Amino acid sequence: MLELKNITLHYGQSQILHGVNMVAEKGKITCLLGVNGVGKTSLLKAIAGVHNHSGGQYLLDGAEKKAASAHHLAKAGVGYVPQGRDIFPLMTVRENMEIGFACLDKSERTLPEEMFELFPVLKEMQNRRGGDLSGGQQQQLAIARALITKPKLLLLDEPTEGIQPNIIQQIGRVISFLNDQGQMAILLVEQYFEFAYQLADHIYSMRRGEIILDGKKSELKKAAVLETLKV
Ligand SMILES: Nc1ncnc2c1ncn2[C@@H]1O[C@H](COP(=O)(O)OP(=O)(O)OP(=O)(O)O)[C@@H](O)[C@H]1O
Repeated sequence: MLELKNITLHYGQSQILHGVNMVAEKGKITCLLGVNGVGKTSLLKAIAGVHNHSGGQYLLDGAEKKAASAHHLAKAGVGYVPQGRDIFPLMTVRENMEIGFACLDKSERTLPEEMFELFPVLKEMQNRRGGDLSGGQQQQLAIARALITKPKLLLLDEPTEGIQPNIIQQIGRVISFLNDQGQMAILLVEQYFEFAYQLADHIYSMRRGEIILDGKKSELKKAAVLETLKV
């Protein structure tokens, strides 16, 4: 589904990613771990087309994506749940979800009932403003908005950040459920180690813009993964 070969990324003169290789497969949860500031969000931004990579190859379903816009990539099947959620505070919950319609044909532009089954709170609050929701509710809204685009690849940037434990559990169950459907590749960036470790099929760990560990969870020792996360 997703294949990155030797990806580099710059902000102006400053190089942030130094040759990242990564694969995320359909029906699998791939986790990218790393302490603050190593480049995890920058990598997701490159995959989502928010800030394009400067070198290397980015392949989606075998097709190279070079300098592609966020809109093109969303239409091509990349669903992005950004860090901080980026909910529009003055728009209603329903309107926030409907933003995802921009990627769909006119005939497909209805809110699927399953979305409200996954996130019942969004049904109750669909006419409230996005800014009135708690952090956890906003996170659920951000995931729902990405799912409405019917992604083949779902990018989640620290979905547990600043969220209370019961909602974290709920989000974990939704991620597992989506994965069990086998229809998408999920790439999860997390700093909450136990949450990510529990969900992961494949783990990457990053330091200073480079992948320093890569393997199937079943073949990696937990202590070895934790070792890569020491500051
Ligand atoms: N727009 C930008 N312009 C310049 N530098 C940036 C920009 N965005 C991020 N950086 C820098 O790039 C580096 C990687 O940041 P990034 O947000 O990708 O890391 P991260 O691993 O996601 O960190 P965190 O876990 O804190 O979100 C940091 O040194 C950061 O200061």
